[in-house]
Amino acid sequence: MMLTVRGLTKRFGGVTAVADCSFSVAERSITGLIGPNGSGKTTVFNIVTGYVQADAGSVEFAGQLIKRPKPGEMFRRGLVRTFQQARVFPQLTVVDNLVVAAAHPWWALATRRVTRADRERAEHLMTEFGLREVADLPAAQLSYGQRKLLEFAAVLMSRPRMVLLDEPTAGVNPVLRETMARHIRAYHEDGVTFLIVEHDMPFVMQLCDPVIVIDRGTPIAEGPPQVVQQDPAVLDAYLGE
Ligand SMILES: Nc1ncnc2c1ncn2[C@@H]1O[C@H](COP(=O)(O)OP(=O)(O)OP(=O)(O)O)[C@@H](O)[C@H]1O
Repeated sequence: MMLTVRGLTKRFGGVTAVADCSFSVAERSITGLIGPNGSGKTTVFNIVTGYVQADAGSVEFAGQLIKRPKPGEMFRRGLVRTFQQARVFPQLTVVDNLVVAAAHPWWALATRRVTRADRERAEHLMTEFGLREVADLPAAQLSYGQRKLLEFAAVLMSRPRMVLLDEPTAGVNPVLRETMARHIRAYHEDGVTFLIVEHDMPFVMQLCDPVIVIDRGTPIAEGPPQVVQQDPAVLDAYLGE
């Protein structure tokens, strides 16, 4: 297994966002994590990547038990993520956004020379993601969809083992949605493991296997997309939304 979480629990005041949540993500899979609004998907991502501290539970990544994940540490271990609202540096150019993403934290760049390998990797990713024409534009000038592509390319700069994508297709047009799917498949072929939170069901169904469904912070179903789709507990969870 590439990632295993056991008994994760997180409360925000009176709200239990994640409740005794356990699941595993197989190495080299494209696993989907779905569930109704507010079911705790993003909070699970935040815990695994160290942006939020769990009240209970454990995270195991690539065979190592990690007591308290921290973003920098998880990055160094090869786990990266994107955000619902793409996080890029608006004042930096596209190429510089990529180059800084090779290091974590990004300010390490201040003390670290940009290597030729980083430049070459950035060039390669810009070609692949259709960003060459905008290489020298500040990211602020990109379209919403281009920013999502840039963020995805940026997390690939460090050659991660596992990528967590938080709603990669939210708000993007159908053409770009297919582009996203193509890039995910290509990197999956290359050996990268994906865990994807996504509300677009056709996208999940064509790309992810298995699919894990969580409701009120707890997994209620897991399996191939066609099976999960017909699971009565899953249908109930979505109807009750
Ligand atoms: N920082 C926070 N402070 C307070 N409550 C929070 C916080 N983060 C999340 N929550 C609450 O925890 C619950 C789970 O939220 P979370 O964003 O993890 O769900 P989600 O499944 O990702 O939702 P969506 O699909 O709508 O993005 C929600 O009730 C949310 O309001």
